[in-house]
Amino acid sequence: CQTGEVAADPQLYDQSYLSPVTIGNSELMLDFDTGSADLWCFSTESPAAQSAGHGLYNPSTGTELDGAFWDITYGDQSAASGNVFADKVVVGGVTATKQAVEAATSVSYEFTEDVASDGLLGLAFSSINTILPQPQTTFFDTVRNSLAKAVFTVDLKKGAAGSYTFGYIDSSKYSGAITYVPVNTANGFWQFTADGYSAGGSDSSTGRGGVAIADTGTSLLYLPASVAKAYYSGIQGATFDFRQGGYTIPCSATPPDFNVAIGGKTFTVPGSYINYAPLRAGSSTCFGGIQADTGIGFSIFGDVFLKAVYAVFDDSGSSPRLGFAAQ
Ligand SMILES: CC1CCN(C(=N)N)CC1
Ligand SMILES: CC1CCN(C(=N)N)CC1
Repeated sequence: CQTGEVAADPQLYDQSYLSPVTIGNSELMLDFDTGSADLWCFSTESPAAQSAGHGLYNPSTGTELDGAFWDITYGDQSAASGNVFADKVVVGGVTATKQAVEAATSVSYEFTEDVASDGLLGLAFSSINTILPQPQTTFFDTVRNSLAKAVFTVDLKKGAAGSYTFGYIDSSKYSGAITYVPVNTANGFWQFTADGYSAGGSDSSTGRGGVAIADTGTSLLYLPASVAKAYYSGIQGATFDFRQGGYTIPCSATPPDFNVAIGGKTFTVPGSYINYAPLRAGSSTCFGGIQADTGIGFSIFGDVFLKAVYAVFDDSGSSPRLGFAAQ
């Protein structure tokens, strides 16, 4: 019965969190992403101009999956593609002896420029794995039956190292009870329903809840436009800046706390988490940590929310569920 824990190291402004993963005989830093289902990494097959500065997977230790290829495009239009090898993958001591490792033969500039990240480790449902002609399983699905308990947990922090665990829930990492809600896997995401939202001390909900996904691979918290609008209406100097692509606030602002009701429990995102980052170094205008989910089709509970809670991604029962606790 395997269990393991690995650090989640924040990048600048907590834009993403990276964790060490051993693949074959390389240790790479991967972005664990509960919003996608491909484990891909820069490799010795990637063009040098695209992979300069990155850790590389050398597929010589793996067994090629003949005829298999992958091609993924993310919400921000970044993309990567390549071929597939079965190889050993170890995360915090949990070992998958024959994990589908997607070696990149092409990556877009967003990944080339993000030199701290050597790829992604998808933790959404394997139904959205992009390998063709036969989709393969995520790391969690590959090891699931060997884990002490078929769960993984997410404990991200603001500006500090957090952790992911596989196979167990760590009661020292949260306070109070864990509130569980059912997950709808139809879209391949950890999708749930939030009951309602409110800002500051007020309990006047700024809007009915709605469908949302828990997504470690997204930096911010994307909510219904009416909820985002109501939230920023309470902040002096806040504005929707279409050129910047969203709500901005004065970096000197102290945004109100933001409350989310899930499963009958209220979880609070400290207002300081919503004063996200200067538009560019030295700017006195900051980008808001809450943005509108317009055009996405559901809300995205990304890192701005997840770093305020302890989250349990539980596939140990008859159907998957999400657990949240205050941290
Ligand atoms: C719905 C979208 C959310 C962001 N994505 C992701 N974390 N991989 C892409 C899918
Ligand atoms: C979910 C992924 C979206 C694309 N990414 C990026 N541009 N660096 C990585 C995370």
